[in-house]
Amino acid sequence: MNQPHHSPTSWPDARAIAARAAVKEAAHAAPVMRPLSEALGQVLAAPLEALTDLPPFDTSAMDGWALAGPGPWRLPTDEEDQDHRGILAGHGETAPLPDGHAVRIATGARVPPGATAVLRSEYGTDAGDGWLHASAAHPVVLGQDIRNRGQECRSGDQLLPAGTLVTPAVLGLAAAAGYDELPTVRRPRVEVLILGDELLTEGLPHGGRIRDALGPMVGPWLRALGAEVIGTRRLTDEADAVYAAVAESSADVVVTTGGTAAGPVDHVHPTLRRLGAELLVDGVAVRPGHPMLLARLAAGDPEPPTRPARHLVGLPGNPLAAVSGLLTLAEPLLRTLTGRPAPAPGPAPLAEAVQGHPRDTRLIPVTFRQDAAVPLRFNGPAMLRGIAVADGLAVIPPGGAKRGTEVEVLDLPWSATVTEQLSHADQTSRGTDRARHGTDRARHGAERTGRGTNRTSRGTGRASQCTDQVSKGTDRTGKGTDQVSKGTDRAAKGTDPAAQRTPRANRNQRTDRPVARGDAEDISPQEGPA
Ligand SMILES: Nc1nc2c(c(=O)[nH]1)N[C@H]1C(S)=C(S)[C@@H](COP(=O)(O)OP(=O)(O)OC[C@H]3O[C@@H](n4cnc5c(N)ncnc54)[C@H](O)[C@@H]3O)O[C@H]1N2
Ligand code: MOO
Repeated sequence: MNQPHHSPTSWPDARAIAARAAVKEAAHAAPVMRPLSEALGQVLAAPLEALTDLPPFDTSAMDGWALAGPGPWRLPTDEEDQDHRGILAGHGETAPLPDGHAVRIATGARVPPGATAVLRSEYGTDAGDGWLHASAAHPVVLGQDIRNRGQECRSGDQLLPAGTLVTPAVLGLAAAAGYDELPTVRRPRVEVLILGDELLTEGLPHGGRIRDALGPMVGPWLRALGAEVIGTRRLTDEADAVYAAVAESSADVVVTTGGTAAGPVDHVHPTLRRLGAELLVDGVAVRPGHPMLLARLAAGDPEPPTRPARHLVGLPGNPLAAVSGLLTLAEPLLRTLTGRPAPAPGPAPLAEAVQGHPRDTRLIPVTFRQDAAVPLRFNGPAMLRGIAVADGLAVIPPGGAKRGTEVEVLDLPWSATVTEQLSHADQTSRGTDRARHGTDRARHGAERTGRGTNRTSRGTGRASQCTDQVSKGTDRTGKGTDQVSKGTDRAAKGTDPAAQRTPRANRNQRTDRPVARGDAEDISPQEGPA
């Protein structure tokens, strides 16, 4: 017998429980050293401290001449001039420059000892008589166009804190600061188990069977949340098959889809009981997705007791309900396991009133228009058409929210390149465990991993083709919750200027970053305007 969901956990409590569930496991995971070429998209396990001064030596900021003292300046004679190109970038230390002398220098070259300024080539005249003159319009200022050693950082300065997501810019900074490899948080290994005999992997639905919409979606979403997806398996609706798959999985987190409710072939609860698992969350007061669950699988069963506890996230089978479960339970659980900071999405005003559930929180796909959250149509539990054009999921408190109410909007984890580059590592297979194969492939291509793409600017016009109405009364989750908000299709017209705005996801990730010392200084005062 399955356990009824008599007292579901509140939505905020469920997220808090999921965020705390794996604190111990996260603390025990040893950092993984990764070469820079494999570190993109990972999270720093330790602060990034500069291994050198930056710049490492006084550097010319311009092509021109290094000068010593006031002008005019003597230029090297042909005999003295070993290299008529002067001092180039990449040269070692050069001879001191005597007072009243100048020597040609390239951008990025080490400024010779004794130099007091650099004169840009367009501001000086070499008349060929052995003397360099500065143009009257550009009097030389002491130190001009010299980037002083240590201007950006001193060796030992903390450049980035632990928990920073490794972006392309972080890779560049780490390289500049002397790193060949980075300590990164170990990615939690996650296995996805897709339950349901009715599911087809290709072709058109037929004979009462439908296409598996979760197999292609859940793995990529988990990767965007920082997981290493070791495999996606489809299982038959047999109790023993589900039990064996969960019991034998080597993953840190097992994510199941379907089978969470009380139907005759809903095997998730019986499997957890058979495994002696502890149900941390058993049903959440949220629509869609209320049968979602989170369990701690007993440590050492069936592995040795020394093994850290594993977790299981049970996502409901209805596809939008599964997305709700991903963001409610999997996101906070993986956030802790990946050492990422909690996202801090700002609230957004609702462009339309949204009807609430009397007791439960609702999660509604929304798009942004002029910073307002516009509820999208096709938001029923079994539908993906709304979420496929959404920027986020608005959190509607019990009882609903009026137009203009500020509501929290959950960002949708998304990274196109992660998905594209790594998808081959996660091919779904029915009853075949590929989990042990190709896990390393998941790391390949990571250098092309990005942190997000502008989802709002891509083809939202597709949604404008939506003309049919969501059928009323088919929603089991609450009266009217399946209904379309009036006028929301305006958001899906595809011509909306808001579609070009910076995606919230990116903006939020940026706000996680602390400002490092000296960040404000992008042009040195000595350099002047370029
Ligand atoms: N007596 C009750 N029945 C149901 C309740 C309830 O409270 N009492 N809750 C309903 C809600 S809400 C949901 S959500 C579902 C959750 O059911 P399960 O997690 O057991 O999922 P299934 O029964 O296996 O499937 C539900 C639905 O989703 C379709 N599905 C499943 N997997 C996929 C997939 N990979 N791709 C596409 N569609 C999938 C499946 O065919 C069903 O239509 O329970 C309700 N019932
Ligand atoms: O997951 Mo159910 O369909 O709560 O809506």
